[in-house]
Amino acid sequence: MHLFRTIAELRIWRSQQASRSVGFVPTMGYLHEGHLALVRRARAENETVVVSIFVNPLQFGPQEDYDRYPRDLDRDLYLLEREGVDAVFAPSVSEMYPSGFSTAVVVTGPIAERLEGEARPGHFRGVATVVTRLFGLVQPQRAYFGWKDAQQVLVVQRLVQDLALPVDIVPLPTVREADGLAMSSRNVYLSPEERVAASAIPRALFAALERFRSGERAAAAFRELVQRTLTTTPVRLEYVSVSDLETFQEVEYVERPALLLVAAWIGTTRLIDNVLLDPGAP
Ligand SMILES: Nc1ncnc2c1ncn2[C@@H]1O[C@H](COP(=O)(O)OP(=O)(O)OP(=O)(O)O)[C@@H](O)[C@H]1O
Ligand SMILES: CC(C)(CO)[C@@H](O)C(=O)[O-]
Ligand code: BAL
Repeated sequence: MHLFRTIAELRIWRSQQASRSVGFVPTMGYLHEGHLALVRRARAENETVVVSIFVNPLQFGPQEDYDRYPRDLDRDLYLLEREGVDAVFAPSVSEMYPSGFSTAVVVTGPIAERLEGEARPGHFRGVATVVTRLFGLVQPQRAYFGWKDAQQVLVVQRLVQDLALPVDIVPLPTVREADGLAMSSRNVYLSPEERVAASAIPRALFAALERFRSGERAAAAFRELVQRTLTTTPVRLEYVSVSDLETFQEVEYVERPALLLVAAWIGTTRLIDNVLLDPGAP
């Protein structure tokens, strides 16, 4: 497995892969089974697999956790080698954003401006900018993203469509812990008590999904159920939303696929999660 720290090294190696299909998994590292599910799918579908590890300062707000975001490159490399990854790109910040770097990719509309976009100003601009730059460097045929970050999937799909980037975006289901908590690098911030409390988030979402499967279609019923389930716990809800999967507008009745999305705080840790409400599902 190659480890590239510079763009120049990556470019030379990439030019040698010319005729091979390349699958790409962008990450911020501190890998878990959610990331590895993306890597395994990329491995199964492509001749060459590239993973990037880069904690992107552009997508963090000034009060956010950029400095304390967990990092463990040696462990990540060990895990990726075991999955048969061909190359890891792990640049420094100055390599990704050399002095004079002055381009930003901006995605507009509800997909980028509501919920995560509103709670984290500049976040999706940072994501879109780094993803565009990474796609330019890695030139993948396919790129793999997790539905855990559902709004990010929609932003990246729109980015690729609007800029006509020649890459297929492959979204994959959220991988969960045994008690339902969505795997996230940020779960490491939780104390043992907070970790127990955090399982209320998937419990609330899955209770709502159950209600949906029993025939409920009013979005307010799902939002209220989530709120009610969390009031008796240490989890502080930041938002709960039922958003149309296509338009990303808030919906009143779920007549087409919609996402039930939550952002919540446990102590000083902010987590997001979601489930799909799909009227067409069996
Ligand atoms: N539990 C999960 N299941 C499936 N995909 C996931 C999961 N967690 C993260 N991913 C995906 O892995 C990719 C890299 O995400 P990232 O490195 O930010 O991991 P993370 O654990 O979500 O971290 P955090 O949410 O704390 O930023 C993204 O496409 C993300 O959606
Ligand atoms: C896609 C990504 C690697 C861009 O920094 C990041 O937002 C993430 O890890 O989900
Ligand atoms: N998982 C999305 C990256 C972020 O939270 O900044």
